[in-house]
Amino acid sequence: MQALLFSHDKVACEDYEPRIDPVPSGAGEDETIIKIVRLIKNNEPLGATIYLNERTGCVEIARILHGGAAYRSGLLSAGDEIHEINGEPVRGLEPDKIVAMLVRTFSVFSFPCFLSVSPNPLCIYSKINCCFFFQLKVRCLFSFDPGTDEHIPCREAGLPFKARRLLLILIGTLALASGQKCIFPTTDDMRALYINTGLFLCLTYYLLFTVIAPGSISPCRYSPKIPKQIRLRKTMYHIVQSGDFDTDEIPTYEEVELYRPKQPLKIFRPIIFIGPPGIGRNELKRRLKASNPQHFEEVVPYTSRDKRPHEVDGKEYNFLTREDMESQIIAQKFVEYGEYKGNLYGTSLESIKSVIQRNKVCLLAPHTQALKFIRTAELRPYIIFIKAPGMERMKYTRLEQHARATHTENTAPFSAEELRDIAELSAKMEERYSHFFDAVIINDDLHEAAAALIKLAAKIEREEQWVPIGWAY
Ligand SMILES: Nc1ncnc2c1ncn2[C@@H]1O[C@H](COP(=O)(O)OP(=O)(O)OP(=O)(O)O)[C@@H](O)[C@H]1O
Repeated sequence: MQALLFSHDKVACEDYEPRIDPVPSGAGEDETIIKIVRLIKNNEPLGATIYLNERTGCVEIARILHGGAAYRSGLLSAGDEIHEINGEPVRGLEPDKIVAMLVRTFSVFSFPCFLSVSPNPLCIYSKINCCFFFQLKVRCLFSFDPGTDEHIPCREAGLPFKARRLLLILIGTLALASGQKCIFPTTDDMRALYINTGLFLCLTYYLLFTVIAPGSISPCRYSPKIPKQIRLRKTMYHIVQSGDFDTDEIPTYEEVELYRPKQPLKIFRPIIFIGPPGIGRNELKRRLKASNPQHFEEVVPYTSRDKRPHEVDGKEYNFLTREDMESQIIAQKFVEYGEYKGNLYGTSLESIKSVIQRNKVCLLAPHTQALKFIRTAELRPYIIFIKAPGMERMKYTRLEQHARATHTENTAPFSAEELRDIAELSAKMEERYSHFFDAVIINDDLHEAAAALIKLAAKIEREEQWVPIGWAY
């Protein structure tokens, strides 16, 4: 209404031309051309960063962000000197103070500034709305080092982070970042910085971050490359490639919310064991189940092979005809499946759901590719990565126990070479998939790893956790 009346008055007075303020007192007498520009914007940032030129003592435009308001106006360019803000001279002021002048008012305020471009001085008026309007809690799905990003407009203002770091992002409409340091009002854990979108987009918003919780996972570097398949033992069956992750999927950020398990808990998050074959996922799963057999339940897989005399349908396997299994596979009822010696094997989504519906903690050790189907708001899995210890410990613990592969025809204990393969694959899986992991257990000493797992399983049922948005029901 105020704007309407304002416009009405302007029209009534036939006041159509922009009112140009007097030339600021700081303008040198030798300036020959003065361009005066009025830049009126809505709730978007100016799209430019500033810095203090220590040699000249002038505050200058450091960068113009592609696509931002300043860029679209075509009136500003890097190197422009800012002389005044709201009629107040800014020469010699620290960039922090300049921003403080701007952020003191958290409602709409005008931000006229005088910029001079050598040799042609330029006067810019802009109206900037400076109030926060959007808040986002996200988990970073990749690690980011601004120093190595060619696309970031201001590396010094980039926020470095590791995969799985949680961030609170306050998206404001104005913040000007200096070339050297953050000039948003900051606290120790709050910074105005750029983030990498992972999509090579230039952000037109400036983001105010505060780290809300450290990631529980050890640091790792995100690489979009899929690790090369290294030599593996023959496993029970090979996962069909259609279930593979899309290799062109680039993990970026995942919005999260806090999940507080309401006691008494009735719906339990399934526990998913991920790790290289042979690392001990099934051994740990068995030990967890043995700790409370009434509470934990393993998923019974399906097979198209003939039932053996000692087997009970629904105990070792659910037996189906090959035709039935094939039609269910086509109907996408299996989270993973494969063929071994002419028979189909697989884990159905329904059998996971049925364990959850019976108020049990479902235990599952699928192939990593199955995560694509399992990691949903409906199942809300808690994913534990079973990680290999260092090579020396691998050899010591496994060779001493004569540990051997369980899902293979080879009954010989692991060779040193096989153990090395497991350790190498463990490292590559962690690098590639760590953004999916809720926790990591290093399977060094088996008793200690099992004890840590039992403790963790109890914690999952009691303690609050950050989960993807929509999971905290
Ligand atoms: N920490 C450990 N120390 C010694 N032996 C271990 C340890 N963890 C597991 N093992 C042994 O390693 C062998 C392989 O373990 P397990 O079958 O659980 O691996 P897995 O990850 O389930 O792989 P697969 O799918 O091939 O069975 C088993 O003999 C197991 O007892």
